Formats: sequence, structure tokens, C-alpha cells
Amino acid sequence: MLFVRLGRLLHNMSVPLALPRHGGIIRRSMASDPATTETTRFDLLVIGGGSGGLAGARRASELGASTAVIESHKLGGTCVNVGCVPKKVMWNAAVHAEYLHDHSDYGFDVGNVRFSWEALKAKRDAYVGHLNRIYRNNLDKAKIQTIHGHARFTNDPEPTVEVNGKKYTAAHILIATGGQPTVLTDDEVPGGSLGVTSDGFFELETLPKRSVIVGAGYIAVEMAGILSTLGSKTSLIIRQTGVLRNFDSFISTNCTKELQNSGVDLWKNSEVKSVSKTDKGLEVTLVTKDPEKKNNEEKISTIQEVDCLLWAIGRQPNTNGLNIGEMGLDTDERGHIIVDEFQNTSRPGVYAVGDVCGKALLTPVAIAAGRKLAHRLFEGKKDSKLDYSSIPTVVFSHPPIGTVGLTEEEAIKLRGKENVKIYKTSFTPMYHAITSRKSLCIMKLVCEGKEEKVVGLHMQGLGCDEMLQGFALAIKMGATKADFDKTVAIHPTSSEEFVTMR
Ligand SMILES: Cc1cc2nc3c(=O)[nH]c(=O)nc-3n(C[C@H](O)[C@H](O)[C@H](O)COP(=O)(O)OP(=O)(O)OC[C@H]3O[C@@H](n4cnc5c(N)ncnc54)[C@H](O)[C@@H]3O)c2cc1C
Ligand SMILES: NC(=O)c1ccc[n+]([C@@H]2O[C@H](COP(=O)([O-])OP(=O)(O)OC[C@H]3O[C@@H](n4cnc5c(N)ncnc54)[C@H](OP(=O)(O)O)[C@@H]3O)[C@@H](O)[C@H]2O)c1
Ligand SMILES: N[C@@H](CCC(=O)N[C@@H](CS)C(=O)NCC(=O)O)C(=O)O
Repeated sequence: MLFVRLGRLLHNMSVPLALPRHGGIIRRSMASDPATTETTRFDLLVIGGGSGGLAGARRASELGASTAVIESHKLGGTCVNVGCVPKKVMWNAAVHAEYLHDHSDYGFDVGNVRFSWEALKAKRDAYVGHLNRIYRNNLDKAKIQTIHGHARFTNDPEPTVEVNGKKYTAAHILIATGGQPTVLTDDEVPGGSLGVTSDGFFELETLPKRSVIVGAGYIAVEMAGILSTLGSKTSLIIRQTGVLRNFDSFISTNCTKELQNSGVDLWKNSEVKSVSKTDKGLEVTLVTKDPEKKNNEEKISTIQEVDCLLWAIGRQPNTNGLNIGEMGLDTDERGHIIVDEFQNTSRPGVYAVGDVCGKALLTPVAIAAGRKLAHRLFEGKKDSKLDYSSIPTVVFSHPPIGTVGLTEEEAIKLRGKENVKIYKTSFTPMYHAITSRKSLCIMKLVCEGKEEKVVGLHMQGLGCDEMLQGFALAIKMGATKADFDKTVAIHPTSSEEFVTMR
């Protein structure tokens, strides 16, 4: 420990040195001399200051590793800057807008309520800026060196990274570069570049009067909900007949209906053919297939005066410019870095976590994988790895969706229909007993085997976002339907339905 403290002290002073540290690592800190050809050495070098990179770096530093984080943009990565955090602020605003419709049913006369997108955006951006500073302070407090710039692997024999002309290496290099929204080129869809992605959504200075969103996943559903609820006339263009097709079909079907019920103009079996700009906004031309017609008849339609066209069609890994090909790192067909269950890449001493690996693109997954890796590398916990099964996830739709474990379809495929028992219910939550606006709550338990182990839980309804974490814990612990039944209900809540299902 003495070595570690001394090492950190000297490191902070940026003094060239050769100091044996735990693991026999020699580090030379030359960062203050731009002309140097020397390579600065750490125990852990993290590329990407987003969720996975920051969490892994901070845990490694707590465990005594000299650590640096390289970030090309803003600390906090996608989640803080253009993901979960600003999205949740917008969702919260949309929930306010939804509840306004119920105020008179609950006896409030709120008069003429006005909404200012500009005021909301200013407060949201200030909060994000505050988080950027907190993350910077956290790194400084942990004595982690922050290197600003774009990292690129060099051709040195030992894995080495170059940033702004300086070289850095480490016993362990973690790639946590995340991803970015997929964009369509003008060759793929003429005029497609006139649209924005989720990154552009967070730059919108005013509430678009007319929005068109393309996609059927998390982001399309969440942003269609936010825009529509806040008052933008919103069309959602999907290629198939429902959104969230990877989710349990109960959820996919219900979410598709809820979007329509809430006023989103849904275009099924449709794709954007072209986009053009006019004086009054964008003109989005769609082609809609009629699956009923045997000859695959197509209909062409145009949505006019569009202020915001938003592509939400998936994300791709940030590996461009990293020079990983030269490093000999294996990637899949979509460019994600292939890792084993311990986050090892195909090159010893180089690891990857988070979105860049393409598996469960969620902040807590990146964080947990980064932390588990730090415990393995710097605490000698050789079995430390993230269990990727039964990861709970929430879609911030209206109402929200919570889901964990196997879908009914997956359970049947894996275990056979005869070994799967389904319990489900759908009801109007008591909140809506006295409101004219209604939304359903739907719940499903997927149970397996004679003991009816709960292997999947899926729900959409008011409060489902906050309801999921506890149930996810029970499922992780191996709860059976009998355990659910043994648990006394909490009344009057929606969650009580999960422990009284028959
Ligand atoms: C709109 C939206 C909403 C989301 N909502 C949620 C949600 O509600 N809940 C949830 O769990 N997840 C959500 N996500 C997903 C979540 O944001 C990601 O899973 C998470 O941020 C991934 O973390 P990461 O560390 O892998 O990458 P990132 O957070 O993307 O961080 C990667 C960092 O690496 C930097 N970088 C890239 N290349 C280089 C380079 N060569 N050199 C230096 N730096 C580099 C980038 O600038 C970036 O800061 C959302 C995503 C989006 C887009
Ligand atoms: N609440 C959260 O936790 C949260 C929120 C946002 C994002 N995220 C994470 O971020 C990831 C990325 O989000 P995402 O919504 O961009 O991707 P996504 O969830 O992977 O969904 C993208 C969907 O868009 C459709 N699509 C793909 N290409 C298309 C094209 N060319 N034209 C039209 N539609 C197309 C596909 O649906 P069809 O095949 O059905 O057409 C595809 O499933 C998510 O998977 C999630 O892990 C999480
Ligand atoms: N509850 C979380 C922290 C909150 C969180 O998830 N923060 C996001 C951004 S708002 C993150 O990327 N955190 C990285 C980190 O905490 O190291 C945890 O400690 O695991």
C-alpha cells in the first residue's frame, strides 16, 4: 500500500521516474513534456470516459492501480450527455404533461397551463453540465489522470495508445468507447441526412410542431412518447407490425396499442423512401407494403411540413480510428469487439466493456462489467465477471415497461412448451378509477419446470419502472411462483398483482 501511495504522489507531480510498484510495473510519467518520445505507463489505461470506463477506472484506482482515462468528448459518455440522463428529464416532463389531463378529474382547476421547451432544455443542459463537472472531480479525487483527446492504438510491439502525439501504455488497457447512433447515408435513403438522431434530439431548441420518428426499438418508443406527450404531432414509422419485437409479445403488442391510443400516428409495414426540404419543412415520402395483398402491393404516401425527422434505428460501435485492426482484435460482422466472459479481447492485456461489445447496451451493464474487471485485475479475484443472465431493463414509454429474464417465446424454445407455465393479468390501475384518460397495466410471469421457477417477468403500466428492481432481485435469487405466493400483498398497489396471480 505504501508503494501505491508513493506511486500516486509522484505520478501527480508528473516527475519522470522509474518506480517498482505492485506487480513489478515500471512507470515513467513524462506527460508535461510534449516533445518527449517516452511512453507514459500506467497500471490501467482506459479508453472512453463513459459509464463502463469511468466505473472500471474508479474501482481500479480504489484498488491501488495507477490509472488514466482518455476521453475525446465529454466525461460521462452517452448516458450522461446524450442518453439516460437527459432522456429521463424529458420523460419526467412528459409524465407531467400526461398527468395534466387528469388534474380536473382529481379536483384541480389548473387553468391554462403553458409549457416552455426552452426553459426545460436550459435546466436539463445545466444539470448535465453539473454532472460533467462531478465526474471530472471524482476522477481528480481518485488521482486518476484525465487525458483529453482521441485515442488510437500504435503499431508498437506492446499495446500502446497515442493521444495528441503522446504515447501511453499500461499493463492493462480497457476499451470502453461505447457507440453512436446509426445514420443512413443519402445513397441509402435520398435526403436521409436531413434527419437527426437521438444526439440531435437533445440539441433541439424548440418543440417541433410535427415530428416523424423512424425505428421500433427503445429510442424510437421513448422519443415518440416524449415528443407526442409534450404536444408535437408525431408519426412513428415501423418496418413491421409492432414495436419492441425482441420483447415478450404481450409487451410488444400492448406497447404498440398504447402508442396509438396516446395519439401517435403509427405507420406499420412502412419505410422511408426519400426526404426533401421545402420552405415549410421536410417532406418525408414513405412506402407502405400491404401484407394482405399477395403481390406485395405498395402504397406511396408523403408526410409534409415536418420539423423533425429522427432516425432511431440502432447504434454502432465506436471503433473507427482506434486502429484495432492493426492490433489484431477480433470483431463481429457489425464491428463490435469480441470478448470472452471475462471481457478479455483476443489480445492479451487488452479488454473491452460496454456498448462497444454489443451485448445488453445498458449503463448498469457497462458499469458492472468495468467494476468486475477491476476486481479481477487488481484484487486478484480471478473469477470476477459479470453474469449477463436476467438483466432487468426498463423502457421509459407511457406507461413504462419493465422486463427481466426470458420471454414466453424464449422459454418455450429453450425448455419446451410442456415445461413452461404462464401467469398473466391485465387491469386498469386504481389511479385511473376516477380519470377519463386510461392506460392499462399488464403483467406476465414466465415459470419453468415442476417447481415453477420464475424465469421471466414482464410488465407495462404506471409505476412499472420503479417496480422492477425488487422483482429482478427475487428472480436472481431463484424465486419460484410459490415464493411469490408466500409474499403478502401490498394494497392498494399494482405490484400486488404479482403475488396474487392464479
Ligand atoms: C437516447 C439514449 C437513451 C438511453 N437510455 C438508457 C437508459 O435509460 N438506461 C440505460 O441503462 N441505458 C440507456 N442508454 C444506453 C446507455 O447510454 C449506454 O449503454 C451506456 O452509456 C454505455 O456505456 P459505455 O461506457 O459502453 O459507452 P459510452 O457511455 O458511450 O462512453 C464511451 C465514451 O468513449 C469516448 N470515446 C469513443 N472513442 C474514443 C476514442 N477513440 N478515444 C477517446 N475517447 C473515445 C466517447 O466520447 C464516450 O464518451 C441510452 C442510450 C441512448 C442513446
Ligand atoms: N431505457 C433504456 O434502457 C434505453 C433507452 C434507449 C436506448 N437504450 C439502449 O440503446 C440501444 C439502441 O437503441 P435503439 O432504439 O437505437 O436500437 P434498438 O433498440 O436496437 O432498436 C432499433 C430498431 O430499429 C429498427 N430498424 C433497424 N434498422 C432500421 C431501418 N433501416 N429502418 C427502419 N427501422 C429500422 C429495428 O426494428 P424492426 O426490426 O422491428 O424494424 C430495430 O430493432 C438499445 O438497444 C438499448 O440497449 C436503452
Ligand atoms: N447507481 C450507480 C451510479 C449512477 C450511474 O449509473 N451513473 C451513470 C451516469 S449518470 C454512470 O455512468 N456512472 C459511472 C460511474 O458511476 O462510475 C452505481 O453506483 O452503480
